[in-house]
Amino acid sequence: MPKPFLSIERLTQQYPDGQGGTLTVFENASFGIEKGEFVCILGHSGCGKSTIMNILAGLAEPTSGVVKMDGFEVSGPSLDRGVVFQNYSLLPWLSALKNVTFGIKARYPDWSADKVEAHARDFLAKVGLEGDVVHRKPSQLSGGMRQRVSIARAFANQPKLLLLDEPFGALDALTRGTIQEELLKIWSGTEQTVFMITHDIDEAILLADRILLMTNGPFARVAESVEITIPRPRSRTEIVEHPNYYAIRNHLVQFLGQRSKELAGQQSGDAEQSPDNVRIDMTSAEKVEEDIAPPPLRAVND
Ligand SMILES: Nc1ncnc2c1ncn2[C@@H]1O[C@H](COP(=O)(O)OP(=O)(O)OP(=O)(O)O)[C@@H](O)[C@H]1O
Repeated sequence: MPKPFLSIERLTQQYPDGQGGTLTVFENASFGIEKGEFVCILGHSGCGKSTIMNILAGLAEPTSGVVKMDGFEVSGPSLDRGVVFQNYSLLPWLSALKNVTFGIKARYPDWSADKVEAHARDFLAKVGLEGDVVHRKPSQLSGGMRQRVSIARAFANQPKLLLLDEPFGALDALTRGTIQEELLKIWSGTEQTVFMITHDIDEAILLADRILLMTNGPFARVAESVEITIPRPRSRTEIVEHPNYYAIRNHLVQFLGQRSKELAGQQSGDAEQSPDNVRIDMTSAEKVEEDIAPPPLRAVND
């Protein structure tokens, strides 16, 4: 089998546990991401999601194991890998527009100033930021607007891999819903590969091609890779009508509520820890679908 675009191979992360011992966050974790895929990772607090993200970004080194992108080992940060954090990380002294052009200039030093600006405005417009508002500084923007700028900036740079670390965590539910759909729109117009951490099951189902499920730590593992068998384009209001929606959602809730604990703490020894592929599709089994009564609608979070 050919290697995937992004290949995480036998990644192990250990830290001192503060009591003279060692904390093994995860051990021999292995998984792949294909080019153009949108992959979300779900797991309880402390299982190691941010640690994986920091390793993928090149901001941290694993204790052992490698990450390869396009066949080359990832080491150190690079413009090939863009990161969006929860706390915006915009440059406060620059306008929204300049925050975006700043990155594009670094990425494409040969581009003319006009081309850079047109590219930046195009991506800002994709997240609903047009007109005078692009000249405002981050402190003059709402939280939602700031996060829109961060997303526009990340996509405008067209990195080979885009890493999103709970980008909507600080936003209210309404703003979050709008920006999720904007993110889908901006992503579907590109061939961008995205790896995203979220704590929100419904957000993950809306956005992802696949959801990776992590067990609790220590010795956490990426236990499952759940395919989201809901066709695109997707919208928040329409996906809940799809026959696969609640079946997938129930599977995820069940994993996070129960199996993530049952499977926790199992040492791998020398074995490679690859996720099981899970595909849930009720559309080819109408009868089974009738047996699954949708649970009552609830708030967005698990
Ligand atoms: N620099 C460090 N030194 C020691 N322990 C660390 C360090 N960084 C992370 N850890 C530990 O590693 C584990 C995984 O942390 P990580 O931040 O990756 O989890 P997470 O899944 O992203 O959690 P959350 O969802 O709460 O952000 C935790 O137990 C944490 O305390």
